[in-house]
Amino acid sequence: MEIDVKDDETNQDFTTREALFYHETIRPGKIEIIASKPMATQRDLSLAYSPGVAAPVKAIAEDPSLAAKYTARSNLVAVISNGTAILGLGNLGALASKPVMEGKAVLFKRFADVDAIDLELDTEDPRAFIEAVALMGPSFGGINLEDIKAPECFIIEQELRERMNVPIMHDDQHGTAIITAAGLVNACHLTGRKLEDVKVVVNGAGAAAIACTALIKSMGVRHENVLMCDRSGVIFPGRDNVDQWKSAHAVETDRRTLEEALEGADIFLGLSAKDALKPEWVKDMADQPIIFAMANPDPEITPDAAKAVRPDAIVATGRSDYPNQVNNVLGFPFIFRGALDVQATTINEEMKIAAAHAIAELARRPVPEEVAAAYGINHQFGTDYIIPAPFDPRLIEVVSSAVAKAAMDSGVALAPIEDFDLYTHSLKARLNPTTAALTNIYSLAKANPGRMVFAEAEEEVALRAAIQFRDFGYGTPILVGRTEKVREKLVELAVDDPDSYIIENSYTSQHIEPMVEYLYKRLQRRGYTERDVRRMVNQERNVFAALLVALGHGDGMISGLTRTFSQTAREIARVLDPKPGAVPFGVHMMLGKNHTTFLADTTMNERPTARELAHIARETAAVARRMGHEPRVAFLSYSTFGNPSGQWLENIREAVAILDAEEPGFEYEGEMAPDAALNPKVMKLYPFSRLSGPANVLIMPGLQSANLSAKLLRELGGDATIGPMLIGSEKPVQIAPMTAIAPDILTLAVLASAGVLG
Ligand SMILES: NC(=O)C1=CN([C@@H]2O[C@H](COP(=O)(O)OP(=O)(O)OC[C@H]3O[C@@H](n4cnc5c(N)ncnc54)[C@H](OP(=O)(O)O)[C@@H]3O)[C@@H](O)[C@H]2O)C=CC1
Ligand SMILES: CC(=O)C(=O)O
Ligand SMILES: [Mg+2]
Repeated sequence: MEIDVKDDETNQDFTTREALFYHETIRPGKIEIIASKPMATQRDLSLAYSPGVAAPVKAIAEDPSLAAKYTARSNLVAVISNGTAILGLGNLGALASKPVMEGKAVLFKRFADVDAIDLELDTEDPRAFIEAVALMGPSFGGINLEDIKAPECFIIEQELRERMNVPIMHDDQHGTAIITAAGLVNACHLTGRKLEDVKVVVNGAGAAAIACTALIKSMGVRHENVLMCDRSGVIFPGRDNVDQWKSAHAVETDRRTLEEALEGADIFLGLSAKDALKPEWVKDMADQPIIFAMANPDPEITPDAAKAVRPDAIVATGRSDYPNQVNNVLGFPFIFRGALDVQATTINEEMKIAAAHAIAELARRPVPEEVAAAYGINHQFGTDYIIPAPFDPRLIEVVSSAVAKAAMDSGVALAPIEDFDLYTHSLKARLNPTTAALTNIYSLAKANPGRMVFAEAEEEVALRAAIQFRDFGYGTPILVGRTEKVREKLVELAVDDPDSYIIENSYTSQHIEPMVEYLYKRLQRRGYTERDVRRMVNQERNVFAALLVALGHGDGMISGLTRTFSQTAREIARVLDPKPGAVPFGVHMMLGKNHTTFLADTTMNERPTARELAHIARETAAVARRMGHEPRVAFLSYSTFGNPSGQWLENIREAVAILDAEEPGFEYEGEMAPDAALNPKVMKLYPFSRLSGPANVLIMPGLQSANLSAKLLRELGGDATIGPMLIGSEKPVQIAPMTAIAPDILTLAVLASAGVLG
């Protein structure tokens, strides 16, 4: 379907068009399945499939518990919906719920390394639903039910819990309840309230509302202090249209409407629909009212509207673009992680309450500096930070281990953990901090939008990246190319308003004369006449683009698609210098499943001297730190600590000695071969080594080995690669590989614009 840009509703952070584009690009949707074992040779095939596969088949037939050992089941959760209550959008059917369920699957993976697959069942009949899920029991280690409306969700969950022997959780009920309870505990703590005393109004009487109410009551809130409303108003005994689940929360009262219910209330819990809470009703709530407007995607009231009438309110929503995101994403990944890790047979009340307390307690702890810097979490406990942010890397450790422990203590863990410290550590290691750091860098770029010169805007790949750079709010692209050609391409790519883009043509630009003057001054004693310089300005796009930056018409530039790296670098160097005292060099960042490794210098210095090696190590360590990694630097060689000896080791040793004299504030070691730097078993052979773990910054002895390694790893190793990233030029300049695609160029442009590359 073509996107109707006229109907391009703007949310706070993005437009409908951007959201659709996000789902459409790279490959449709948000998930793919990747094999976890080699599958290259005939032998691999024989082992993975017939005949080798018969061995685990027979083993599991004999002992079903072995499925956890020989299949992916024990880390596999199904996210199952029938689309009858998709967020707060209502019953839009099974198929339409797929983007949400794919999204939940991705969050499982991203936040807790749980493999998840979405299943959309085309039925509103609870019986059919139950049968379908129960029959799939052998497939999954856990079942996350999602976006199924009340009251069917209660029947479905209860029966499946009785029939199946794996953790089952209807996330909208219990995930939401756990996070809401955690947020409420903290909001009450901040306002000096006790759960036993608070007066609560719950708006909504569906899956989420009923479970939240039940949980907070089990934690101390008094039944008679909670008024629940649905579309017909307050639920009281004997009211029409009240089923058994709603009636459990009916209270004798003469209040009939939400407005009446809110008079003097301490807390509003909205689990209903957009705009259900009118600002004028908030006025009559108690002092320092607590307002959780959790309907998605649009809350019952926006924080701005609530604060306008009640500046003393603590406000939370389900969204990530306001402070205090009370959303079940803080719960389900970590709850299932803990449950799966001990092979829990269920998710019981003890596990839920443990999760709620762990989340609440985490928000009250100070955010460590490195977490704040790398993840952009700059709040400390207070009215705008009552609940941790989903990106907080401590969540997996704290919540999953609390859930695992509660499962063990309550006797539902089939595989109790013996060494809990080791377990907590292994939880942390499941997350790769780069993903979070990149997310933070992207928001940093958005907060300080720059002007990025795209030197090769006639190239479709560069132009697509430039369009996204602007559409996603990272800044203003300045497009270098022939005006008509670039304009035509913009039209072809269906941008909203091609004339709103800045196009700089090197033949007609108004900046040509000052450019010629500037460059002639630089080059007149290097064998160039003014005519040579003018020709260069007109004809060499990299020179022209770099001049735009040098003269202040852009903040940085990106190029590299049409010339080799070295030629592009040479052209730019005619205009821009390195930073004072810096040696420009290149870094490749290799992103593996659970590791990130920085390789340098992969682009510039053929035979770095000892001083240059030390400089490259220092600067690459700084880049690693800005990306959220504590650097462990290895100076690589064919030799490990003098074995074998050779004539090329001296400058590496001298580089290490230079750092020794400086005490640079990070771990470094060398000379060493890659296995001694990366393989813990080999590292044990060198107990005197100063590296406390496998190296994550590899300083290569020369350009040959560096560039070869980076390219070999990219082509054969399977790691995603970012780079080369150019470090050390006076202005942010990035040179993409000639084979780059639009997302690669966009990433480099954003990294340059955010100023994190140094
Ligand atoms: N922040 C978070 O983490 C989460 C938020 N939610 C949000 O909670 C909401 C409900 O979801 P869920 O419980 O799964 O859905 P359900 O369909 O089970 O329940 C919806 C409930 O909302 C009530 N409702 C709808 N509109 C209004 C209104 N204007 N005034 C009062 N009540 C209203 C319905 O009333 P009636 O019974 O009369 O039809 C029903 O009781 C959604 O907006 C969802 O996005 C849900 C889960 C997690
Ligand atoms: C967050 C969520 O699960 C919902 O709004 O339905
Ligand atoms: Mg949901």
